[in-house]
Amino acid sequence: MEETLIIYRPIGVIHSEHVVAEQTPIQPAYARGCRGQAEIFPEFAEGLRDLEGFSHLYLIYHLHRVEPSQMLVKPFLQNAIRGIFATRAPCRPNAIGLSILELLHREGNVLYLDGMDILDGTPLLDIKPYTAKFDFVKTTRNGWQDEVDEKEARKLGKRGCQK
Ligand SMILES: C[S@@+](CC[C@H](N)C(=O)[O-])C[C@H]1O[C@@H](n2cnc3c(N)ncnc32)[C@H](O)[C@@H]1O
Repeated sequence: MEETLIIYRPIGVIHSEHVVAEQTPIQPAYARGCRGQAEIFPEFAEGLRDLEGFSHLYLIYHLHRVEPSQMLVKPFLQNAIRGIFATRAPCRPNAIGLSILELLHREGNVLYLDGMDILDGTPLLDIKPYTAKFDFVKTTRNGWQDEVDEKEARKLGKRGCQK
């Protein structure tokens, strides 16, 4: 198959207090109280209309400071080797990050968000509203994560976000 190169143009930039990858929380679930902003470039600002009705947003972004990709990784929360696609590790073939953040409020083209697990200066590719109507799944299998002690995960996963 012919290789296709896909180019995306950022719609904005993420501002957060995180500047060191190793001190950044590993997921929004462990970053409650860690706030930041998504600044949307003026040419896309009109597209923010009606967003305030949603409590949570998916941010889709380019992990611009990521290490080269690996197919097998040791997840942060477990001492075992797993396939990259069975983890949320950043060193993926396409460096796409996905976080569900709480929308606190909007001021013009700036979204104020809680639950930041994203480095400052990260290019933002897209925003989609999280809606329980489409996205909430009541019963799930959680793979190897069911082997991880949740109390320990919360303690470790917060890293620099000690709010
Ligand atoms: C485990 S990843 C999860 C990111 C996202 N919630 C996901 O599931 O795709 C979170 C880690 O990615 C790293 N990270 C965050 N922003 C990054 C960026 N712009 N470039 C490279 N690494 C980044 C930080 O070390 C952070 O702790």
